[in-house]
Amino acid sequence: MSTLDPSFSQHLQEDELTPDQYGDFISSLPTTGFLSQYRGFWFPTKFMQGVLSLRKHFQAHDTDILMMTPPKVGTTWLKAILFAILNRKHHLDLQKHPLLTNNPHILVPYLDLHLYNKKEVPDLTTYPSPRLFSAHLPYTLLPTSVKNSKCKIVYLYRNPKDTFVSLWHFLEKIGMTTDSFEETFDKFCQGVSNFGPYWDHVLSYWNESLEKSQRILCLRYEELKEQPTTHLKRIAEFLGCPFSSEEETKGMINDISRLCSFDYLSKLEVNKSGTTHNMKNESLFRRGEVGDWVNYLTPQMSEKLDNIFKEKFHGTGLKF
Ligand SMILES: Nc1ncnc2c1ncn2[C@@H]1O[C@H](COP(=O)(O)OS(=O)(=O)O)[C@@H](OP(=O)(O)O)[C@H]1O
Repeated sequence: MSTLDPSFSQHLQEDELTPDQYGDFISSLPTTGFLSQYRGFWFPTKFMQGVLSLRKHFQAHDTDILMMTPPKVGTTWLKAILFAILNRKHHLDLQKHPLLTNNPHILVPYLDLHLYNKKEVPDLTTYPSPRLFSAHLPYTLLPTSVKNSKCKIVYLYRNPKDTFVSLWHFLEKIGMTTDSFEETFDKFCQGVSNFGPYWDHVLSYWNESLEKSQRILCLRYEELKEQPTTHLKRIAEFLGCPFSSEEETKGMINDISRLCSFDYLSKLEVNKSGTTHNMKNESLFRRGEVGDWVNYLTPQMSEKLDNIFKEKFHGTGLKF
């Protein structure tokens, strides 16, 4: 039974919704395929409840570290890196490291896709400080408590062509699209993709980071891939736990880089045969390379994306 009068829903602020009204509110949103449009972005409908609850209830701590990404830009990789950097003093023996037996998405949970999607108000008191969480929400839609706190945000983005190709394979694999490759591409170009428009997602963090460089660190998949150790050092400094010269001498940065690499993580049994929240872990590891898009996009498709992103990022300083 509907608990929300449709004429009322247009005026209702989401913050005022009670949990039994979420379903009706979500049904009132514009949809296409598996996605619903909310405040200018396209969210997988099955995660909308998590998005609304997170925005309404999450209280950031100044010591929190939030890892934010659009999907398919290397989230799994960065989760492994941040976890390994922050917890390195507890896991000096790499042969017993939690990453060997846990997928990174278990060690660094999603606020929107998992914690707040499962429960209106999850119990976060068991997470030790500094709490490390992740989410796919764009900056503009983060809860006010995050924007007003001193918590640190690490953001990762990736060449849109590789991001799109990775997204396509992932959606196909997990059965979250009925569209063809070409249809999915056209929608991506129109801004209709998971947590898209992709350019608005990237710009939401990029623009904010220009003013708040002490609070928001933006990283690019390609630069992380090219010089992992340089960027691991940069991340540790940003998080306020720089590697000591002793740690450097002992080779700890290289060790973490190797531990989190595609080759290493993708060959672990937990990532070959395990599942996380009903999803096969192997679906998170495909090629892990820069430039794989050349094998999938036609020259016309490539040119179309070049033109879109040239226009969207013009004058922003963002490069791919
Ligand atoms: N360790 C490591 N190093 C480099 N690249 C890696 C790593 N782990 C995963 N990947 C590649 O990242 C792509 C998956 O993106 P996400 O992890 O963001 O996916 S998700 O949003 O969490 O579903 C996907 O990219 P593609 O291979 O291009 O599809 C993964 O293969």
